[in-house]
Amino acid sequence: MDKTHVVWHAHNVSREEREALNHHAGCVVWFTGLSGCGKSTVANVVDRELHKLGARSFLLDGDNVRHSLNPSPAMLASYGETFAKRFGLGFAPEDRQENIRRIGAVAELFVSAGMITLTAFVSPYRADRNLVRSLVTSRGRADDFIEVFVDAPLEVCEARDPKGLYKKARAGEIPHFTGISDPYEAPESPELHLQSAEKSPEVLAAEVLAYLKKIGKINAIS
Ligand SMILES: Nc1ncnc2c1ncn2[C@@H]1O[C@H](COP(=O)(O)OS(=O)(=O)O)[C@@H](OP(=O)(O)O)[C@H]1O
Ligand SMILES: Nc1ncnc2c1ncn2[C@@H]1O[C@H](COP(=O)(O)OP(=O)(O)O)[C@@H](O)[C@H]1O
Repeated sequence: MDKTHVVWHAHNVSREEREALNHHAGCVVWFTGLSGCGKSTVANVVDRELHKLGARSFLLDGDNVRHSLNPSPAMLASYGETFAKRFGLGFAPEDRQENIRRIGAVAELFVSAGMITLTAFVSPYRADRNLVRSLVTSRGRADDFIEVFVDAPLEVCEARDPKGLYKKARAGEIPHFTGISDPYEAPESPELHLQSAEKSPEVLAAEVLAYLKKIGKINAIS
């Protein structure tokens, strides 16, 4: 039993009413994969295409969310060490778990607002992604969580290395780096499996849009 006496409050405007206004359904399109696999690039193309179609979409992106909702302990230093340690997030497994849990809660709110919510996080642990899936689908509908595995071999991501992070990780300057000193647990049955080393971001984005159309999320606008 929740001893905090916090009670869920029903909304006056329903999700269905918001979706009717939008002329499309809400959902979460959850991009996952190694750093540098192309999550942000593909998600941004999808976002742009959805915007062109007149959809209400929004992209929650790893780097940006870690500057705002989920800052590192160092970013919270001005609040004092105890606070920063308690609420700041790094990349240890329990930090990533909390990062993904909070993002999942935000994504679930966006879906209930009838929005197509795109997320681009490494989200390396299956259990964390599955927890978001069950939160989103239990509060919403069975097809509300679309897991998109952006698949590029580690060698390809490392060769791309746009932020120079792999180089630093190889030099031992970044602990817990996914693919180098931390694991990546590939999705076992994602809704979509994108081959990012073989196809362009535009082609991959078209695969996402085709899927959204196939399951009836954007029929009325595409
Ligand atoms: N240790 C470690 N491992 C992986 N990635 C790291 C790490 N440290 C910093 N970065 C940078 O932070 C981005 C990943 O943040 P996420 O919030 O997506 O990570 S996670 O979902 O909590 O695993 C990730 O962004 P992308 O490159 O866009 O994936 C990196 O730029
Ligand atoms: N399908 C693709 N083919 C070739 N290069 C790509 C592709 N997708 C992304 N890139 C390039 O790979 C790098 C990493 O992409 P990014 O979207 O930042 O990855 P992530 O968000 O997964 O870290 C960028 O330089 C980007 O231009």
